Amino acid sequence: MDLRISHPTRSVSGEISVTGSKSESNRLLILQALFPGIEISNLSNSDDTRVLLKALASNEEKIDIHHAGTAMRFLTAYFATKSGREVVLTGSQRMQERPVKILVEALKSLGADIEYVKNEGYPPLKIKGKELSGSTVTVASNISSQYISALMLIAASLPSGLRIRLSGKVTSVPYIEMTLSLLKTCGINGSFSGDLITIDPVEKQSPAEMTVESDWSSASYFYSIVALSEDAKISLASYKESSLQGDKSVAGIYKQLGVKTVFNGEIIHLSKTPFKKPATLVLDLSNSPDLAQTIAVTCLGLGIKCDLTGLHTLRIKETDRLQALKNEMEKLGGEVRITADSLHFVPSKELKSGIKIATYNDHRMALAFAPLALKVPLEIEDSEVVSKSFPGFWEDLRALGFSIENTAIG
Ligand SMILES: O=C(O)C1=C[C@@H](OP(=O)(O)O)[C@@H](O)[C@H](O)C1
Ligand SMILES: C=C(OP(=O)(O)O)C(=O)O
Repeated sequence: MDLRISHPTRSVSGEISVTGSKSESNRLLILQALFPGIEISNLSNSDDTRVLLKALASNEEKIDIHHAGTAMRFLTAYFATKSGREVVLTGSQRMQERPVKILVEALKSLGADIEYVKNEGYPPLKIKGKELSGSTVTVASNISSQYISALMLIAASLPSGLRIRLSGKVTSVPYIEMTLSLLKTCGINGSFSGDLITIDPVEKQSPAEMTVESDWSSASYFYSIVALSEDAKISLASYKESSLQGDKSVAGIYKQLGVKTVFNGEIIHLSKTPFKKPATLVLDLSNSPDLAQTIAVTCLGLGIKCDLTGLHTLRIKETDRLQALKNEMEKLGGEVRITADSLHFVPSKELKSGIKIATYNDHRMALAFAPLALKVPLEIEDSEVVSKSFPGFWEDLRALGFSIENTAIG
């Protein structure tokens, strides 16, 4: 469904409860399946978590995880260790274009039995579970941290644990740190220092009660809303000052764009404050790739030049996000130059109104462009895409005073 969006007053206030982090949820679900006794609350209601839950409960031979990158990577490792279980793990057309070879080869070097069903290096995968014998593996770490997290999640279930040697520049580091922290909370010992990760085999796993923190990547869209509004006060639940999520960096980044964050217990209060526009916003986002679209679009709306680097992983996500950003941002005005790993935006004098934004099967295209309706009315194609990470998004926007109509009706 395509939506027409605007905001009649440009002044925003409200209280929003954001669903649990899909990254934390999907790690904890794999750990719970491997080490019973883990209780989880505030689980994400995203499609990516639902498909993982369904896959873990399934006895079918074929498992389809749609667009969910973490589910694909984490389940590849999980099923490789499940003796006696045979599955074909597949996903959407785009998932079949997202590389998985580094993980598959690492698992094979530990003794796993995995075959490519169609194209070498890509899903679908035929996995025959067995006890893995190896205890050391070297992994290229500049393509996706999800391969490393996948290995870390199964590591404690291997007889000797696992030593993972990282080669190349490590990307999306906070996600690796998140995995290690969650392992430790579940009573599993491990360390990450320099290019070496060590996870001990589980000895006596103690029962753990885990509350998933709300999703900081989802919070980023409210930061953008506050930045683009005339005036705003939004409170978001439930967040922690000592978050495991790297995207918490959104709070510091948006301080430069006039958004103040105040923690009050588990609620964060966002408000619009006067600020001096930076001449150019320069950021290396290699630790927070999922914030790139939000920030680029906020800069477009505020007319701020930006140079965003560290974006090499964006080309292999739900779509080629660099190309998608260039295409859609330029429709509204301004110039966007992209390289293999960066985006450079130069604003135009004004934004074009009524533009239709294509979303490329990528939730973050819809989520990132919608806040721009505070500046100009616009249309978002295939609005359902948001359910990959944030099913309640459009309802939350309505609660904040956005006018949202189905273009097929009005
Ligand atoms: O481990 C995770 O939960 C994630 C890691 C990141 O991927 P890459 O490591 O591929 O950049 C991120 O973009 C993705 O949304 C979630
Ligand atoms: C890249 C993302 O997810 P995944 O890689 O898990 O599909 C995302 O949610 O932005």
